[in-house]
Amino acid sequence: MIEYKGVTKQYPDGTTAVDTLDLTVSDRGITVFVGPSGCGKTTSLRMINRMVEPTSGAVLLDGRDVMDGPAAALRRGIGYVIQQAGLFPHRSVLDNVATVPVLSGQSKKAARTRAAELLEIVGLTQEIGRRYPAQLSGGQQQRVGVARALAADPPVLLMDEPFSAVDPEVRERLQDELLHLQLDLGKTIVFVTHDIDEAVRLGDKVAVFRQGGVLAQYDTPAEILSRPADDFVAGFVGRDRGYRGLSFTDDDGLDVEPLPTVEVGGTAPSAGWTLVTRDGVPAGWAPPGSGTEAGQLVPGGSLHTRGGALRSALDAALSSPSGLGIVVGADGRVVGAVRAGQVLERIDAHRALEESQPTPVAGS
Ligand SMILES: Nc1ncnc2c1ncn2[C@@H]1O[C@H](COP(=O)(O)OP(=O)(O)OP(=O)(O)O)[C@@H](O)[C@H]1O
Repeated sequence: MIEYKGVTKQYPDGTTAVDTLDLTVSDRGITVFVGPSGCGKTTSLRMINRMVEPTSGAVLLDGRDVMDGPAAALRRGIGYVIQQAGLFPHRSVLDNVATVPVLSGQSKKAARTRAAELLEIVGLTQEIGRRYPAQLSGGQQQRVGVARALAADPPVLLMDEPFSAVDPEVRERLQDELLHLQLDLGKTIVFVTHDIDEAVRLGDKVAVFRQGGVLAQYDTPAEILSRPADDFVAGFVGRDRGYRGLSFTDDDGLDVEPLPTVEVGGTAPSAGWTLVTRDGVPAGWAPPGSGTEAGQLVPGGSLHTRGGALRSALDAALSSPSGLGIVVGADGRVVGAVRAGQVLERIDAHRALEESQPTPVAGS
């Protein structure tokens, strides 16, 4: 069992990322942290495996403060899956999955045998095991990320927006697979997303966060949908619920604003977030005041391909750490940015148009 007891995290610049969080994650279920970008989901998640340390309060794992004892021992029991899968580019897929067990003392042969089984469990063939990560699709890379996190058979699995960089269809398939896998595995999973549909689909319990790192509601999906605790939750949940049709509405007429970018290693302008590119393709965001080398970048949320669905434009804006959703062309290069407000305006306009058209009468 994971318990947050009055947990606050303040970063050195004074940002309160998480504010007095009290929450209990039950064993062997999927608990989803959901909310708009910057509301403290990732910080809350990372306090479980001590990648971030609380300023005050405590996170308990099976009754024990995670800050007691060595971090390495704690992390052996906690798998971690992130958005871009974070695979080692120069190792084969099979060796990516076998890495942690080998590091923790298993023989290479045993680790590889288990890795091959795990690849099969997440739906990948042996042939794929011999490839390198760059030779895989986004969805396949995410499956490898899941297999790797499971390799050490940890009781706890932390998943930070693991499926948000893949297109909606693949995302749904990965969600199904995770639910299916969980039936057998029964892990304690904490899953971060900004997508309420994903939260409701996957979560046994859902924690909705608001700006300032405040927990707005913690409940079952059904309760959250039918009895939102306040206007914020109602807006967050209701808006998305009404917008499911967006997956089929294209972004025609959406204003794309120019977005200045710099290439990796270039000089960032002094203020604000900077989008860093490699040959024009997004590589990540440089936070305000940070450098633009690859290791300094924050992964950039999902991308919206110009001409794609409004839903993906909204996703891009909500998942971006800068609040600017990245729009790319068919060649993957940056063409500009969209803000959530602009997408919502288009959605409202679209809805108004639909409502002004007569609805067919049943039986006519
Ligand atoms: N290392 C850091 N230093 C200073 N501020 C930070 C740092 N990491 C995160 N923050 C800030 O803390 C707040 C919470 O960030 P966090 O990443 O936990 O939110 P989030 O809800 O996971 O957002 P996202 O969906 O964009 O990942 C934000 O205002 C963010 O800018």
